[in-house]
Amino acid sequence: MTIFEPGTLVVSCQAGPGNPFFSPEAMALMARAAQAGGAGGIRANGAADVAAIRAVTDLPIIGLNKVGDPDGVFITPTFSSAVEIVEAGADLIALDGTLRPRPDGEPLARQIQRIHDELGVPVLADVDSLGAGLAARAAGADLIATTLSGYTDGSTPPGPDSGLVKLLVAELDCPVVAEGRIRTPEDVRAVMDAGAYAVVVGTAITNPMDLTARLVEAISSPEVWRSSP
Ligand SMILES: CC(=O)N[C@H](C=O)[C@@H](O)[C@H](O)[C@H](O)COP(=O)(O)O
Repeated sequence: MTIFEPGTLVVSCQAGPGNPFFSPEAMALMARAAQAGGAGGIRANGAADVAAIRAVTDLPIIGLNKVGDPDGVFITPTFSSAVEIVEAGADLIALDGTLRPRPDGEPLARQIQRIHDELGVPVLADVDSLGAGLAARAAGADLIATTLSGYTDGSTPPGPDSGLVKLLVAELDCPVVAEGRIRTPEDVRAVMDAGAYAVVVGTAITNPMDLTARLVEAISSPEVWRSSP
């Protein structure tokens, strides 16, 4: 798996409805800024954003397609949802690799096999646990990412899940990508020290609304931030 070199920072350029940056043009600008800052890859959602980003950079793109129930399996949940993302220029498909029921009932192994055979790209499985990571690797995933840790059980801790990175690294024979709530250089160091192959950062770089809200909150609730780890 040589799409990314070890130690790559991937910047997730995603914006949803309600975000003023919700446009392919804005995401392409984010990707250019990320590349200028030294990022080695981009993660992007939807065919329009992937195509706009492909037009402005040769960096590897992890493409995904968020469709369906946001409380269920919704990151590239089916083979058909992956097709347009690869056609738009993605080099790798990210998909939900949790153990939850899939919307079309197709086993994860079958979806991954079809992406490999029919689309010719590797697959990164976004998981939430060690068990899901092992199952996704057994199902054929080329890389495993901690993306969904904290989002399937309602726990959502403030920082990254370095513990899961470490567990996955110890058990898997493929690259483990750290993703989710990585906000600071210390967070990056923690996941790299845990053995991450690459690091994906989204919100802390590409979501000015969230960054603003966090600083506003620090003004109105300073005690919360003084007691933060
Ligand atoms: C849970 C989920 O749906 N994660 C999504 C996956 O593509 C994105 O919304 C995140 O921004 C991305 O994973 C990067 O994480 P963070 O924004 O925390 O740096």
